Amino acid sequence: MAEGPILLEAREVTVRFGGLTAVDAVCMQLRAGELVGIIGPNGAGKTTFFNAVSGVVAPTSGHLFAEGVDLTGRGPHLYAAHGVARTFQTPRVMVDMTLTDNVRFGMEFAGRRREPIAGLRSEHEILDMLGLASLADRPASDVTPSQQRLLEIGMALGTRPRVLLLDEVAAGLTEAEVDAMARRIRRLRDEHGLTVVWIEHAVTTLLKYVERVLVLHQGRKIADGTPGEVVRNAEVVEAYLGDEMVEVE
Ligand SMILES: Nc1ncnc2c1ncn2[C@@H]1O[C@H](COP(=O)(O)OP(=O)(O)OP(=O)(O)O)[C@@H](O)[C@H]1O
Repeated sequence: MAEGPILLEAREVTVRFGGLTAVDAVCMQLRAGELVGIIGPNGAGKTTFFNAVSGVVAPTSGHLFAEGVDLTGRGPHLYAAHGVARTFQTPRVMVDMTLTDNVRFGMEFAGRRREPIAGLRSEHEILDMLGLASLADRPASDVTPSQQRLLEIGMALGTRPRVLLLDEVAAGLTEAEVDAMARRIRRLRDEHGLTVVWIEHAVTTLLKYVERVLVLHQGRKIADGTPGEVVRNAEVVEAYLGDEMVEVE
């Protein structure tokens, strides 16, 4: 278990939409340097949980802290200012702007007062790390959907985060692209010091690359442990993985 300071904390966070409890009293402590996966069936509440911990939706009850500051009920700008950045399931890049300008937009969003990330200081360094440097001056509408996904990570990196929340960034990619994405995510943690939380349906790949996994089911956190622990957890197998996944380890 990582021993760095707690960068992001959810205490008993609940999000209700009318009569539906999408996230049900979920707790998470995220420490500097962790690479954590979140898995669970469709509708389990994964994206809604991300929305809560990045200020996109306010929790109905519970508390949220980033860098130790209580941000419960505050908006995405404040989360970004406290080092939390996220991507969306459907990339939200600005198609008329160049790749460089998209990354610069991320920089302006969080304000430039944040400490730069080693090796990811400029738009160029960020695009280079993502393999997009040769496309820097092209409008985002010119690049492939998988490159747009990478660009959205670039926009998030532009905010100079300490915590990067990735929502299904491997969706729709080929198997080779999924592996390349996973290796890149690992490098963001290993070489650039980011703390990463990654939601993904490509569970086999995810479990190979993360050290800790949270499992959500019907809004509740039903497991939180190493990939080895989680694939052996009877409730997780029953709710989500099925017997065949136990071999994943
Ligand atoms: N804005 C909203 N208004 C009403 N219900 C919503 C809203 N957003 C999500 N929900 C519902 O909340 C539940 C959790 O959805 P959420 O998208 O968080 O799940 P998920 O685990 O991310 O699913 P998936 O893997 O399919 O992306 C679902 O029942 C969904 O229909």
